[in-house]
Amino acid sequence: MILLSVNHLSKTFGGLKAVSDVNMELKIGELVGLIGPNGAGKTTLFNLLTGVYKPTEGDIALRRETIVGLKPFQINQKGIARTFQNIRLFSNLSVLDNVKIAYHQHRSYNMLSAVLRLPSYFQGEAEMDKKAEDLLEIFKLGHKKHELAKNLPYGEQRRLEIARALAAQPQLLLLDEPAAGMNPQETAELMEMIRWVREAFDLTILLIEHDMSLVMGICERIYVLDYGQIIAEGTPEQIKSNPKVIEAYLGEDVSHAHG
Ligand SMILES: Nc1ncnc2c1ncn2[C@@H]1O[C@H](COP(=O)(O)OP(=O)(O)OP(=O)(O)O)[C@@H](O)[C@H]1O
Repeated sequence: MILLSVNHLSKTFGGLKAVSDVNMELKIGELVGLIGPNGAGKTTLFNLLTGVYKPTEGDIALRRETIVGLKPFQINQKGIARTFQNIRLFSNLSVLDNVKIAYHQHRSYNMLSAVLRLPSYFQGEAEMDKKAEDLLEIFKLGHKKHELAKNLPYGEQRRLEIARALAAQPQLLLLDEPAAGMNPQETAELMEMIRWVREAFDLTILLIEHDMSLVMGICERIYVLDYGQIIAEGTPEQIKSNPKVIEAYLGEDVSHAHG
């Protein structure tokens, strides 16, 4: 079953085709990597998938329904959540509140019960507290729930961003360089968490990552972008030995990245 299909998608900035005639399909439950040299168009593609940018041409369909033209919050409600290359947390809120806010944004409110403070309101709040705390436990942040987000070390902020994205209860999770700035130990732990949450939350995941050992280690399939175009698609083994990929990464060691 196809969850997401991207058809002939392009985005032009002035004279620059940042994303050029991209076709992509994600099946339900897949864990797919999106790689490519700096400036290849990876983040632009994420921005198109999440409604930050409107495509110049082409279509994006989630469960066969187009999402082009929807606002980012509408796309989030339809089931696509993301993290950002530059962490975007509410830095002056607690770790717990960062996740709770995401639940609130997603929840359909019964305003009357909120205003009148009916028992159902408190029950809903308590459920949300519990869900948020459970998510923090999964990401090994439970003991830090009362700390301000800005005081967490970098690796933990990245994990908190993923926890927050999951609070929107997405079907498709887009991770933009989740291991950036992490040491090898943190990266290895993160890989485990990504694998685990995919199973536990029935997720489909598309991740951008420069850390080849992470990409090759956990992705079942990989798309390679170069100058806005998909130049290769396949399993990690196929990608490692693809001459076009090796050429695009000239000087970087794709072929020896251990998987
Ligand atoms: N808002 C914008 N206006 C103009 N040009 C842009 C804009 N956003 C991206 N670009 C250009 O589009 C191209 C693709 O950029 P993008 O950030 O998508 O690449 P990337 O693959 O994510 O790179 P990196 O790995 O360095 O993050 C680059 O040449 C970039 O300068």
